[in-house]
Amino acid sequence: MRVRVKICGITRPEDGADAAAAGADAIGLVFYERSPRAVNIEQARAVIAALPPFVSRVGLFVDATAGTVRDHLAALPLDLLQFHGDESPEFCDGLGHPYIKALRMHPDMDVVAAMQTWRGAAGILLDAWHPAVPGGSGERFDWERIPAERPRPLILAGGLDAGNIEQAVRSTRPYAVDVSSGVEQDKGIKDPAKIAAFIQGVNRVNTD
Ligand SMILES: O=C(O)c1ccccc1NCC(=O)[C@H](O)[C@H](O)COP(=O)(O)O
Repeated sequence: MRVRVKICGITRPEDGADAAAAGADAIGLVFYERSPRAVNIEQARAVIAALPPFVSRVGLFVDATAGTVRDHLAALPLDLLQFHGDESPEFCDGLGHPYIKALRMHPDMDVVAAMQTWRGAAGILLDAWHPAVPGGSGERFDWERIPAERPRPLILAGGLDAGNIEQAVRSTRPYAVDVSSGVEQDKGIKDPAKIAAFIQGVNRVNTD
C-alpha cells in the first residue's frame, strides 16, 4: 500500500500550496500557543483556503479543553484531529470527530499497550519523546521499538528528513509519515525544495 505523507506545522498559505503541489496527502495546523508553529483560526482559514481538494486538513491540539477543540471544529473544516498531549481515550473519543493519537516514545512507555489503548483512533502517530517540547523537536527515536503488530494504522514521525526518509519507510513500513522540522528553512517556515525531496524519497519506496 502507498505510504501517505503529512506535512505538519504549516503556518502560511504558500507553504500549504507547496506541500499539496509536491504531493502531500495531509497538512497539519498546530493549535498549541506555545509552539513556534502555532496558528490561530484566521491563519488556519487562510492556509486551508490555499489547498486544493483531497488534501486532508489536520488540527493538532496539546491538552486543550473540549470547548477549545469544539470551537475550532465549528470554525474550520478540519478532516481529522491530532491529539499530541496526555489526552485520555475517553476525551479523544468524546469529541465525536475522527482523530489521530500521538504517542511520544518515552523510554519507560510500553509501546504495545499504549498503541492498544486508543482503539477509537483512526491512526497512532509515534513521535520522539523530548523533555522540553511535546512535538516538532526534530529528533528521532529508536525505530527498533516499533512493534510489528499494529492495532491501528501507524504514522511515523520524529526527526524525519529527505536524508533518512527512505530508510525510515523501508525499515518500519508505516501507513504514513509525518514531518515538520526536516522540511523547514526556519521554525514554521517550510522549504519547498525540502518538501519535494522528502516526498520524492517516500515515492521511491512507493514505486518499488
Ligand atoms: O510542531 C510543533 O511545534 C508541535 C508542537 C507541539 C506538539 C506537536 C507539534 N508537532 C507535531 C507533529 O506532528 C510533528 O510533525 C512531529 O512532532 C514531528 O516533528 P519533527 O521531528 O520536527 O519532524
